[in-house]
Amino acid sequence: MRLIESQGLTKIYKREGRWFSSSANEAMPAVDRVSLHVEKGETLGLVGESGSGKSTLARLLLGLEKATEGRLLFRGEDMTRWGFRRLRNIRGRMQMVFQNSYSSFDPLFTVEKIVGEPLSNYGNITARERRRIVLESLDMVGLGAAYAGRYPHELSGGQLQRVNIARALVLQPELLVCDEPFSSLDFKLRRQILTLLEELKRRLGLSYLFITHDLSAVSRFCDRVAVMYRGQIVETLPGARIAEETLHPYTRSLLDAVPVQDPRLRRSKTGRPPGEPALLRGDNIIRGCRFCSRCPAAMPVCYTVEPALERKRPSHQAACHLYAHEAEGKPNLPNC
Ligand SMILES: Nc1ncnc2c1ncn2[C@@H]1O[C@H](COP(=O)(O)OP(=O)(O)OP(=O)(O)O)[C@@H](O)[C@H]1O
Repeated sequence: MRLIESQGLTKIYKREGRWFSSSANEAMPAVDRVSLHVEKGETLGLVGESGSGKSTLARLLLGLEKATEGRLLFRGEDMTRWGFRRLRNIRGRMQMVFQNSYSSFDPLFTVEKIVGEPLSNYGNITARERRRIVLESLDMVGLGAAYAGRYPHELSGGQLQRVNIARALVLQPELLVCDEPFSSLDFKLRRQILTLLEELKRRLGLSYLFITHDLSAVSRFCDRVAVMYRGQIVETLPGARIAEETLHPYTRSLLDAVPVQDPRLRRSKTGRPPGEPALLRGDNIIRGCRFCSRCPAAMPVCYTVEPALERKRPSHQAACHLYAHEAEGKPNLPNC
């Protein structure tokens, strides 16, 4: 069952009167016609370079930002038609685990107050009940009751991230959106947090939208992965097979650029895909593929026709002209 689904979701941020702009109002789609879903119990990875629109898409899915266009469905129902109260209830079912734990906490709040904060926003419960839920939540992330009275500066990076997860759990969510959940953690702590998230998924039947730059975590942890480039989803495929089966040249370049523990993933000298993203400006959005200016396999058609995200293999979609005429996803190289 589809827990949450976006259909043609678009977010345009207006930029007012930049001196080098050809028009006073420059519009740039941070998220551009994205149709994506998360199944109940699924972990969907979302990867892409910095600025590709991952966090904006997550905020749109959680209702933290308003979409410029498109529809959002929860369990198949169109949320755009819902009233305030119903939307508010559903938002409690979808929680975010933020990237930088320390700066996302008020340094003057105890762990108990931090973890219990969402309960104050969403319902009327007694102090006793609130404490019970907070301690249960702390226990689920491996922190005992002794941590409840501590302050953020008394905790390590790994403990702060556990507090972050405990806070996201108090409203008994169905979907957790983890935005770079271990960007500030070392390798050992990453493994611990990943193991904790896996355990919680099993125990609580959670679904995850897992935003990360860590492609080795994607292959281990994600059932499916969606690759984002310049506001669009360019490929979706099973997470465990990303290294072997990716079709899109952009995903391949991300894999080549990754600094890895996983020996299947190749290391590049630059640490990022080659080239620069093509400029997107207001009405001058390039007509063809967004990746064509950086793509080593670009063909003439790539500069003029935007490739649609299409099924290339079972459970595998890609938006790339290379595979336009090949049912089994073999590249259509002769025209390159
Ligand atoms: N509030 C905002 N106002 C204007 N532009 C914004 C805003 N938020 C994001 N953007 C722009 O939208 C684009 C996508 O940003 P976003 O943060 O979603 O990317 P990202 O893939 O999550 O990046 P990162 O991996 O660095 O977090 C960027 O060009 C960014 O500058």
